Amino acid sequence: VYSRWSGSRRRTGGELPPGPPGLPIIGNLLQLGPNPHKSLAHLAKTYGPLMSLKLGNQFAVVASSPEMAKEILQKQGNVFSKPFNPIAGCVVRHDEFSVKYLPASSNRWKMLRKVQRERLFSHAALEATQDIRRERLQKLTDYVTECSREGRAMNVGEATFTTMTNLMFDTLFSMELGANRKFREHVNAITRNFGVSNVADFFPICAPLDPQGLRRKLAYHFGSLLELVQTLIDQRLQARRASDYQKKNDFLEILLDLSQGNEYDLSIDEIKHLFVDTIIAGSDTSAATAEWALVELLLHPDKLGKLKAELKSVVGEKSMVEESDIARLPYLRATINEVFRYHPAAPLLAPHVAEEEARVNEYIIPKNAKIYVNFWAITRDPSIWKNPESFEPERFLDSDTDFNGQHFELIPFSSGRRICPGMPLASRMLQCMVATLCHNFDWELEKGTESKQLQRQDVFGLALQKKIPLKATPIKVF
Ligand code: HEM
Repeated sequence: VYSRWSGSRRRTGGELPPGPPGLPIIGNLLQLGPNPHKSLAHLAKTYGPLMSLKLGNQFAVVASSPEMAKEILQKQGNVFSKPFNPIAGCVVRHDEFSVKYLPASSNRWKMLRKVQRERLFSHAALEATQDIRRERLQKLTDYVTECSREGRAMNVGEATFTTMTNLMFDTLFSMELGANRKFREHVNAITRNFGVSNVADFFPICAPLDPQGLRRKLAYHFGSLLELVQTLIDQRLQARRASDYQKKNDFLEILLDLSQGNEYDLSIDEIKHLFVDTIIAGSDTSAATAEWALVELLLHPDKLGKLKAELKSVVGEKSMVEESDIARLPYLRATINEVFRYHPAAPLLAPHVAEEEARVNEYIIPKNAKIYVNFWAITRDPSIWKNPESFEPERFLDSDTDFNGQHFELIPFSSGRRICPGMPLASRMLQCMVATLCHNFDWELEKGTESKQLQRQDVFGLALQKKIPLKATPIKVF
């Protein structure tokens, strides 16, 4: 039994992590505000790198240093790798099949992660699907060229989002999403509604009332998306029966082969939910990161100049930047690392839940506590980063720090068992997208809106989005 919330943090058997006093019933909810990553970072300055809060009727713990992140995500990953599942997403049996929702201890999660690791996002699998990404980058180049020819400002985030969703559909089903309005509508609605903070997540007793209607909306859009995916699977199964069938080079073909073989026990339901997860998890995050990269480069013309000079010397007059060029583009890689640090798409990563009571340093973490790792706090910590408030890709040039989950000061994709499985695809695509936008083009901001366009205000949601979208006119340089 915990002692009174606003009083000391003792409980039978040990001390709870320190934290701010809260109000009756709502606890510390009001202290989160619209930018919880920033408010929590501010509170951590007073209460330390392991802090506890009460959010509605839930007990939450926030880790805000690389050491604490390592403890939670890696050292005690066996206890802290269960995801916190938003109630609105527990619809149409998504929580039973989704790789995002299943606990890391379940056999289904282990099997799905193995499929992703070995068959979808391995080096060999990514090499085999490189043409799909090349085509998407060509389409992006064509679109930017068209805007430059017409002297038209383009919404950069919208263009990178379209590129990413189209890439996802092409990689999964060899399908052009552009032509399918229904698909696009459901994907947009799911990403939008997932970004909304749900009262029922803090007061599960309200869940049956669905006070914001989020569960109802997500059930409709998830259900419709799953039906559309089922139709594509049925069409493919039918086509595969033909004697002259030519295999496609996409994830659906790989997964149907696996489901019909003996090595993995993979059902059609699992394939459907895996696809929905991939589309939702992959699009917004990567698109927002690419937009932020361009914002920072436009704010820092000297850094954009360095990047362009590097691209010119390595890629030359070629219009397309290839994945094989990336190894020879250290300033590009440093720029993307700095964008991951400065504008993390998932500033609180994804919350987890303590499966058992555990001890971190001298503190007790109760079973079922909600666990946040505040990566944003780590990115702004002056004891870790020199001048953390300034955008400096150079800090990564002579450093071996990267985002692969081993350096806890830079964990945009998280770390440990649940580390983002799409990381190898996301990083390749991001590097190429940003290089494509910079290599052939200069950019001019809409007249009179320069300072507005370049503001760094962000909106907390499924991914940390730019509040005022960047709209700029590309000017082709050769
Ligand atoms: C800049 C781009 C991206 C960022 C910053 C990002 C970040 C993350 C983070 C922080 C998590 C939570 C990990 C945890 O629970 O500790 C995650 C999970 C996940 N990501 Fe990504 N991600 C990105 C792109 C992608 C892409 C392109 C895909 C797929 C093609 C993808 C698929 C997933 C999936 C399926 C999960 C759930 C994994 C699980 O819970 O087992 N992500 N990602």
